[in-house]
Amino acid sequence: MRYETVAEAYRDLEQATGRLAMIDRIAGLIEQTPVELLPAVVLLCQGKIAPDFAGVDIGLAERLAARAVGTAAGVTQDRALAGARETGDLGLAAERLLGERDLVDTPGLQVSVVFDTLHEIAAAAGAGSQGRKLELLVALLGRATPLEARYLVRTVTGNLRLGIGTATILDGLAQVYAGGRKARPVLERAFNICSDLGLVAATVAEGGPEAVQQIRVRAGNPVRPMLAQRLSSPAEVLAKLGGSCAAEYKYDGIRVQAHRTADGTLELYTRGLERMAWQFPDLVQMLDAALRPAEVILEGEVVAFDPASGDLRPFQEVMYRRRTHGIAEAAAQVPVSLFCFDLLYADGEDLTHLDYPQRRQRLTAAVETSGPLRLATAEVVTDVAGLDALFEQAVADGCEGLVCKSIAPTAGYQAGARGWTWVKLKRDYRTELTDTLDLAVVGALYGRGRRAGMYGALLLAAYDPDNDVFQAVSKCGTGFSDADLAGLPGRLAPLIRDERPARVDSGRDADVWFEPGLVIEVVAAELTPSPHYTAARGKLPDEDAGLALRFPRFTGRWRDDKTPEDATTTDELLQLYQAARRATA
Ligand SMILES: Nc1ncnc2c1ncn2[C@@H]1O[C@H](COP(=O)(O)OP(=O)(O)OP(=O)(O)O)[C@@H](O)[C@H]1O
Repeated sequence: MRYETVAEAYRDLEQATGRLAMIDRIAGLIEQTPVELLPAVVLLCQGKIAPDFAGVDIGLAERLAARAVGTAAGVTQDRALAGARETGDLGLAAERLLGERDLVDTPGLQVSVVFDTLHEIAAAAGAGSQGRKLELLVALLGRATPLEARYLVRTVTGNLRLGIGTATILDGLAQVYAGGRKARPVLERAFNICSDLGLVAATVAEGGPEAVQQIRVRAGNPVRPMLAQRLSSPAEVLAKLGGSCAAEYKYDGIRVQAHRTADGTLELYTRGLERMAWQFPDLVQMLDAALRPAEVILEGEVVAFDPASGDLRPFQEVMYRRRTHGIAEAAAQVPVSLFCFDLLYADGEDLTHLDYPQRRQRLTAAVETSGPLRLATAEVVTDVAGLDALFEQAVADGCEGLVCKSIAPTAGYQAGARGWTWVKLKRDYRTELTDTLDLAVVGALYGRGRRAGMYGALLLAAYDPDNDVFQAVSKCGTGFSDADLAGLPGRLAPLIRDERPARVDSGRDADVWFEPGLVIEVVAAELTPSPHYTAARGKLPDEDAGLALRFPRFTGRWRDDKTPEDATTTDELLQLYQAARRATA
């Protein structure tokens, strides 16, 4: 298969204006792709060559890529960089410069060659690796057509930005190989269990939806985390969970999924399924000694703590462990504790279908707790007074609140789902929305006065997973420090688009549009219907109104641990709005 075919699809996808058009175009590409290349092609469409959890990073610096473009086009690196400045994109510059060559010399590339070479580029390490990467890229560009060069350069520099989410690709796969888009849930479940789009693609192409249903949890493939809904009062929580539940402390740290595979390797994954064992060698050692099953998948929350008093420390401190480069010093400065709360797999057995009491029992048996390695505090509660008391205790002990978990026999571990099996109880937002929202930045408005010349406010959106779109809910210009504001253009530059991206649904205009990529945490006074916003539009009594935030404020927390698809959903906003209305009625 020619890479040009993929590049043409990219070009069309970039120009597509609606989601259905994107699905159709992706489906067209899938149809043109031989089955053995399908895993490569779906990954390439997301600008990747391996699933996130594999920790493979092409990540070539722009300068090195510019040198490769220059060499391949027979011009200087400066000329290539100047082209990038002119067009705002090294990919376009490469397309132009290479387009000036004699086309007879450019036979074009094969997908398999591109994929393998990109892997070689990613793998080159150690002394002389920069030269090797350069050489490999020059060789690819030397044979690439101009259109291929555009996307090759964007891929190696991490700037592909086609704006297609996993859901859209799954829709395309379902359309071609599973009898229609109605089959997406089957594919989605498999993806949630293995987090490997390439594997799902290969399986459905070879064996249809039946084969996809056979995909199982296994150590080494991170499971997409189960998430919690939220409610505002203990009474509502108990009513929702059938009168009783297991209430666990909600620790304010970093979620971690630990995997020990048959070869004895222990890896830790973030909520976004990135590897983080290298940042927490102390934790790896602690777990390795304490886990009884040889092969295991366990979840917990890593929290910083003060060894002298045993007190839990705020979220910012454990984040320090992720940001800093002096790993050993940081480990000494900020010791961490792990509170284990779930066990998904042990020695060949998939435990996700077990109910909470059984999983908790297996968890207790699987971990030898001692010192900083503990089980999450959990208590079965059957009345409001009990839940209230535990909530107060949790807050007094330095936690955010509680995660209340269903103990029904049917309530297994729902990978990747935000269902009503787990319900979080933070603070009371009966009168005010004191719980935070995580929203995707989709646009910006230029500042005035003191903020002239920089972004003055951001346009924020919630995610609608059913339609894979981002619906605008607020403009937010409050809560940003001067340093935050100064840093915004840098953070957002790679996401800028000339027009409103196809997955962004907004009634409001913006001065600058962004592909959803940055997620920030905000608080607001309340949600109100508004004709100017599109979040949950069509689901409110006034059909033309969407939900809008009143008095939104940035909390200072960049949710770099969340992808835009992890942002607060429009259904969650709707529930918050309805809960607030019930409370004031
Ligand atoms: N005992 C616990 N059980 C489950 N999750 C817990 C527990 N303690 C802390 N957590 C954390 O709380 C989160 C559950 O809330 P939710 O599913 O809404 O995730 P979230 O979107 O990251 O929310 P938040 O920003 O409120 O942490 C988990 O992702 C996990 O990081």
